[in-house]
Amino acid sequence: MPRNVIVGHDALLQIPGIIADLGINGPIMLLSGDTTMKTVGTKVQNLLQEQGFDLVTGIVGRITYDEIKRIETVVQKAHAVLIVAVGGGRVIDTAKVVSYNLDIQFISVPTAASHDGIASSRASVVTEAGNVSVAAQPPLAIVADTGVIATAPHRLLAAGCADIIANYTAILDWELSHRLTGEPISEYALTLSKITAEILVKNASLIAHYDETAVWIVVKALFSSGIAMSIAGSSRPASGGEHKFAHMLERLAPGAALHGEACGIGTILGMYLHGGDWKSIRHSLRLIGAPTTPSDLGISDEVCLQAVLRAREIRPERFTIFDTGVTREAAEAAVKALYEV
Ligand SMILES: NC(=O)C1=CN([C@@H]2O[C@H](COP(=O)(O)OP(=O)(O)OC[C@H]3O[C@@H](n4cnc5c(N)ncnc54)[C@H](OP(=O)(O)O)[C@@H]3O)[C@@H](O)[C@H]2O)C=CC1
Ligand SMILES: O=C(CO)COP(=O)(O)O
Ligand SMILES: [Zn+2]
Repeated sequence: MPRNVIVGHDALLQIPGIIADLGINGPIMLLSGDTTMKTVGTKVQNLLQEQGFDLVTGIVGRITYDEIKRIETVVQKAHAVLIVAVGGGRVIDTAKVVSYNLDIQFISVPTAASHDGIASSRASVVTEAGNVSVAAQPPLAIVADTGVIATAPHRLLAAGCADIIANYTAILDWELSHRLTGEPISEYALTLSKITAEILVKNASLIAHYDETAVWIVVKALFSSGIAMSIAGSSRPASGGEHKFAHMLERLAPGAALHGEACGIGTILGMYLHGGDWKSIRHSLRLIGAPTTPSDLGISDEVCLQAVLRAREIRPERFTIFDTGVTREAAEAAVKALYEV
């Protein structure tokens, strides 16, 4: 569990104090993304350098094992004793794995409320066989500046909400697997994941304002969902068939959707296949402004259909509704439902 969680306006200003309190003695590695380094990354860099911290910076690319190895070498060469990760989910996940492998601490500074990996002890790594979920270091501290996150593109906040709404089908899939395959279940992790999604949906109209209050609500939900994963020791409470669909979609149409956006559409599809209330899932996503159809993403229905049929190739050991022998006809009906008025 993180020791220190700061969510609020100008929270970034507290980073030097947090690091000083930790008694860090040695160089710090600041990791960021291509875009975020130019804005928030540089701001954090200036804040730390003004306070006399010895700082090295690095830009994170696509999260693969090769990229993780590359960053590990940079961190080791710099003799860094702490990583400060400033960016989206990719940057934070990379910092989590690198700090775990090198046994050093890291601080999570999300620049967008776009994913629930802000606080979790899991990281999602892209491999040739699809995304794998690996054990990683949870952050020592989380600093979420609501002012900064509110100025990020709205699409990112909507994607974070969709990543939380995905908990509805993640839970159904976990329960299904528990009943059919005997997979162990954690009632605590499951309940926390469910409540988190319910609170988020209850606040959907407030979130649609995309202001700092909205950011605050979403960041808290992302944190809570991450803790559910840490309790379970697995991403199971927040990642079921809808995530397998999302990871496959990313493979078939790279860059077409943000992670959370693909998960949101996967949640409607998964709920449809479960025979659940998929319309209310779609309604919440629409209210928040997240995409709900392949055409919203600028991709063809056929690609979406293939992602439904091939979702089971991702992490085959994770049994979900997408692993129950979905036929082409059933998949077509599910994709068609996305457009239903
Ligand atoms: N470990 C876990 O439990 C979880 C992990 N994830 C993982 O997280 C990733 C998804 O996270 P996501 O954040 O959507 O993806 P990215 O980290 O790829 O970020 C998406 C885009 O948003 C940009 N961005 C971030 N913040 C800002 C900002 N303030 N202003 C402008 N642009 C900004 C990034 O820029 P740039 O990077 O170029 O700076 C990037 O281009 C996936 O890899 C997913 O697997 C998701 C959920 C849970
Ligand atoms: O994205 C996640 C939860 O939102 C977890 O990632 P995985 O799907 O890779 O396990
Ligand atoms: Zn996710």
